[in-house]
Amino acid sequence: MSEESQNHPTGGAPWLSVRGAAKSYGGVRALRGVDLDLSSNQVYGIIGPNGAGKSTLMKVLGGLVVPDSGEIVIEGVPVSLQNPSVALSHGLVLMPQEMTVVPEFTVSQNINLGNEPTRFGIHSRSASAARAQEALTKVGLEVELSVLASSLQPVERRLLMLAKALAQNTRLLILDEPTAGLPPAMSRQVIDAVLRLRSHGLTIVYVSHHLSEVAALSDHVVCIREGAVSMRLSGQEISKDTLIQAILGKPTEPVLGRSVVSPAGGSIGSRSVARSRSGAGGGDVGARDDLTLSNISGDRLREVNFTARNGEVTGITGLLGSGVSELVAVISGSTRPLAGRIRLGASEVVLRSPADALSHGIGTVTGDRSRSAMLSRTIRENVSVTALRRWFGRTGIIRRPVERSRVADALASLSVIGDAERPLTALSGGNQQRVLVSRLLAADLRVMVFDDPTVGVDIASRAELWRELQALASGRVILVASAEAEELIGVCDRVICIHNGEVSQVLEGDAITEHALARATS
Ligand SMILES: Nc1ncnc2c1ncn2[C@@H]1O[C@H](COP(=O)(O)OP(=O)(O)OP(=O)(O)O)[C@@H](O)[C@H]1O
Repeated sequence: MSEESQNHPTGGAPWLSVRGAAKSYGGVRALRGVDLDLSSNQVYGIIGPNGAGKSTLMKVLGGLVVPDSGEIVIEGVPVSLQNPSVALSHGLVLMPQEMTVVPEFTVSQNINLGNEPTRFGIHSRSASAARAQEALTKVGLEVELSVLASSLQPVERRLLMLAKALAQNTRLLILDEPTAGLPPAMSRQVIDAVLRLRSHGLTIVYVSHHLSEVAALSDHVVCIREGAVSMRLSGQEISKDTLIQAILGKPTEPVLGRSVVSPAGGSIGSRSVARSRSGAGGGDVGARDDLTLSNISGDRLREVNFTARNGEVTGITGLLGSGVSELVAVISGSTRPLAGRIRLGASEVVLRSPADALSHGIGTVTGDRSRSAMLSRTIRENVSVTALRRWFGRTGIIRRPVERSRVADALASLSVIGDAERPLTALSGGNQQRVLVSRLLAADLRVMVFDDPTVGVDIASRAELWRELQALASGRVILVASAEAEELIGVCDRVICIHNGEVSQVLEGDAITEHALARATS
């Protein structure tokens, strides 16, 4: 825990209370009577398995969902949060994960957007600048007010969003996975900003599956399971271990062989399965179906060479802007490299589009759900979209019973339960992610590229997913692009580290450590 978090005041009486909040979506009881007390100067971590009801509770506080029963009391007065504007008028701000800056606006414009200060009905530039500067100082972001948001680093954009949320007379700031996709050093900057906000008297609710972050910054942690509070922890009771126990509902135990997680981290993965598999099963088929990149160059990439072996899980990692995204785009067919060659097995392949890549048996699923999810479609359609082309070829005839049974198998292997004919939006964020991963499982490809596969996926399911990826590697190439050391250590046989567009190091087996990954990527 940081010094700041140890020394801060302990928070007085609650100023906001949620009493018996309940909400059902059709037959699904998302919240079954939740009580929550929030005080100033405190950070509340909200944890729980996928589909537990966390987002629904946050939407109730942000005025996006009206509960079926229960009440919210602010300073002793019951309030009705009918919509986000009413919530905002009480100082309650929900900052969703997908909230983004407007790149062509300046820092100051972004902060004041939709809430411009006026004097005598006229926009006041000086008041805008003063408010923006105050918010920037509070989050610890040192940039000029007049620079365009497009010129900011990813972590600066995230901090800018915090500053914007802050500039709205905020008393309660609700953050949903605010460090998603950021490498550890940058996540730390966001966490520091959250702690600063707390020291300015805000109440922060921090929803995350990153339990070390939650443990590091929370004064209180509330675990939600099946729509109800299953555990409340405060102060010294909070550690990554107790949080894992709260989510799993039982003491931690190794899920796969030897633990690979830091001492405080519990045990959620091991490379032992992957290594024994690649040693035994992978060798004979491997030579034929490896994926080899030779001298790949592009906007950022410079002469990238590596082989991802059949029978292994190969990680790709690097800081934001290092070229990892371009590399994934090249392998998935969505970007053409300026130079270089790609071989799959014995043949050279030219990937002109994702559809082209798919025809060679290369499929990609990205952690950015906004790009890959078909939100208006059913779960079944989201799973089978990639596979259909392969199952039914050019005949164009879709045999629904075959489709349904393969989709059911793919979903079952990732423990997605329930009716596949529901819209994708009926699932929680983490479960939507599992559906997208199932897409590749159903398609049975030669190369499967998973870009940030466990974004928003809960800790127990992450281990399941990693085990699934390791098992899948038998007979094919699995690539996992991730910034998370824990994930790379937990699942990969080999990790390609990218720095400034080049392969800086290839780490194998026990050499894949947090320290080695950090050194090779920065
Ligand atoms: N718009 C909706 N329509 C139908 N069901 C929904 C809707 N939104 C949520 N649900 C259901 O409500 C339950 C709680 O979902 P919620 O999104 O609150 O979970 P969560 O704890 O935030 O999960 P995650 O960690 O995966 O984001 C889930 O069973 C989900 O499928």
